[in-house]
Amino acid sequence: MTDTPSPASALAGARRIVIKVGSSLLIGSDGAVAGGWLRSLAEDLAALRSEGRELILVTSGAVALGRGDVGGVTDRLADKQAAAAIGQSRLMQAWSDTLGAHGVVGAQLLLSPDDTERRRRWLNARATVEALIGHGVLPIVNENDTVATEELRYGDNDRLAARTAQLARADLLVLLSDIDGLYSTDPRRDPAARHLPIVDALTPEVMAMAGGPNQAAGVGTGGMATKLAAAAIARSAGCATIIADGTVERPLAAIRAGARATLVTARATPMAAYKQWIAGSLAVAGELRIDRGAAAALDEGRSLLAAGISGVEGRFGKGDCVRLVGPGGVLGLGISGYGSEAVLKIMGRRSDEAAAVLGYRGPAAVVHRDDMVLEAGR
Ligand SMILES: Nc1ncnc2c1ncn2[C@@H]1O[C@H](COP(=O)(O)OP(=O)(O)O)[C@@H](O)[C@H]1O
Ligand SMILES: N[C@@H](CCC(=O)OP(=O)(O)O)C(=O)O
Repeated sequence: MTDTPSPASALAGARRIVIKVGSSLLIGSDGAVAGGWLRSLAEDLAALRSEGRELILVTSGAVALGRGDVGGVTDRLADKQAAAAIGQSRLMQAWSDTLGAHGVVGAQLLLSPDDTERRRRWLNARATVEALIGHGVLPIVNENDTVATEELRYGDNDRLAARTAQLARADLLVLLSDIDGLYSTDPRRDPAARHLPIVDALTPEVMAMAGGPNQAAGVGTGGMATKLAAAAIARSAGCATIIADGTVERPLAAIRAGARATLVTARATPMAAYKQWIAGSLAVAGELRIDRGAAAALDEGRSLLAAGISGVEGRFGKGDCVRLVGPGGVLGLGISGYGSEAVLKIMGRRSDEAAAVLGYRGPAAVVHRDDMVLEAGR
């Protein structure tokens, strides 16, 4: 045994995994779902879940499965969106049937960049993902293609998968592709291309190795460049990435068994990266003043409840970063689960009263302990 990291060891050690499946894997040359392959992947997913891993699936294929009904391959955005609207339900049907055979319930999540890149919205998306996972349901994510515009879309599901991994604080992202990882140049053009089993830094030199998609396959979009861009997003969120060959049966079992693939290692853990981001990257939009009892609770690692808040400074929205100030001074920073107007209404109240005052039941804590960074030494 060696403790050198490898794709196999990363998969064996991961707790929460986002798996991305590209259109070229899912759709056969006849334009229909590749059923045999899908069943083999479902076996892999069921096996990982039975080991206690938390999984999220990101699946492409909507456009490819619908385009036969809109006159075939087209570059018009409206036609692609129409194709996606037709194909998305076929895609979900295929996944539900296949996963259902293993007793796995899937749930559809259609996301737009706003849902993962604007804090107010990603708090909602994150809560939904957590609830689904908590109920043992498999979140199945795709881009909300029917409402996307050229300016406001992920553009490719590699990036969507990385944003999903960041949102869900996953520790591993697996990009299943039509190639077994990153090479020094595109091996379909250069027979001397060298395979890279592990990448520890996404330097400009490494980023420059990646070229465009496999033209012959015809349905992929991004090529290796979008996979490395996704790996860069994941890496800074504390999530490692595996780029692996998905064209084989049971591709995840193959990675576990040591099949050739590329591992891009993570910087820090997802939680450490997230807390670093709260502490270092966010503008402070306001202040919550909290009483002595709540300050003591925070020091013990608990969340901040409305009952312990005695004052609000500034105007801020749900998902904004706020300073937490106790009787003895600044305690730290946190992401508020409520906007300032809502906090003004519920501060000092117990959770059941808060729900009555607001007319809806919001998050249990105003600032959840996972969304909080206390000053060093506290
Ligand atoms: N440096 C590289 N290493 C590996 N593959 C590369 C590289 N540069 C370009 N590629 C191309 O990227 C393709 C994978 O991307 P793509 O066709 O978009 O697949 P997917 O459908 O999995 O998104 C490979 O088949 C290969 O032709
Ligand atoms: N959201 C689109 C997929 C976009 C995409 O990135 O596709 P792919 O390169 O096959 O992963 C769809 O479902 O058709």
